[in-house]
Amino acid sequence: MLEVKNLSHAYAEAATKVLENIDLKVDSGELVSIVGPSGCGKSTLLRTIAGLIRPTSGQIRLGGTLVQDVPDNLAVVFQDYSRSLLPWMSVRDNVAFPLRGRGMDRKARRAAAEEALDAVGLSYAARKYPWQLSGGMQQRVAIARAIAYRPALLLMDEPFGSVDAQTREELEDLVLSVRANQEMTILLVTHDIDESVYVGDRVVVLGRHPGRVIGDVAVALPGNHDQITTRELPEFVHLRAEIGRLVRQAAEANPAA
Ligand SMILES: Nc1ncnc2c1ncn2[C@@H]1O[C@H](COP(=O)(O)OP(=O)(O)OP(=O)(O)O)[C@@H](O)[C@H]1O
Repeated sequence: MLEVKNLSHAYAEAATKVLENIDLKVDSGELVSIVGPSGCGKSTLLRTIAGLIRPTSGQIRLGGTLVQDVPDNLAVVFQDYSRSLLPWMSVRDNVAFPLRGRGMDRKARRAAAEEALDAVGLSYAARKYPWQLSGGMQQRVAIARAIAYRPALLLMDEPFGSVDAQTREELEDLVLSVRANQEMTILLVTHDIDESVYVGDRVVVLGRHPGRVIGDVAVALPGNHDQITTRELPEFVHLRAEIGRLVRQAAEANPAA
């Protein structure tokens, strides 16, 4: 459903490439985590896929269509929820807002927003304003907004980087349940190696200077995910070590400038 082919990118003002020859395929319904040392180009890759940056070379296809602009069947959840929600709109109106572009009437938009808020456990807060909610709740609203839109592809850039550890775990489980219920395809950038293994079907590791794919590790964990027992599994511990080693090697081989 997503195919990135031979993608390279250099920012205009920089002499060197940020990304080089990235090849990446994501199947429909997959959840792929992307990790790598700081500055390796994870966000740049996500922004090129979102059509926000035109790559220097290479191609991105979403459902077979070449991405040249921001595709309308895609949603993005960023780390900074406080800037992504509109403070003067109620929670429900924030979630319903992007649906205006979907050609839905007001009643249908409201119903879809309420359904999405229910899915993230925030029905009771529909009439509140974002600034009346905790950080974790605001990020739930951002996730509800993305799922109400029913995108073919959901991009998440460090979505839980600004919440406390307990909330982070709750949001990881929320994303897993949303994915299971809606068969969404998700690409999630994270600094957190444990998180990449816990939520991902695959973990793609980027090296840096330039950013290249240096690892693509399948995650096959038995049973239903549980924050305590899953992380104790020998398979989990092994994967975490394997990916941690790759990230560390990449960081040490090319220290940040
Ligand atoms: N708009 C921009 N213009 C110029 N250079 C940029 C721009 N955005 C990012 N860069 C540079 O590109 C490189 C990759 O940045 P990017 O944010 O994609 O990496 P990252 O892996 O997401 O980093 P982090 O893990 O620290 O968030 C960095 O050296 C960064 O300084």
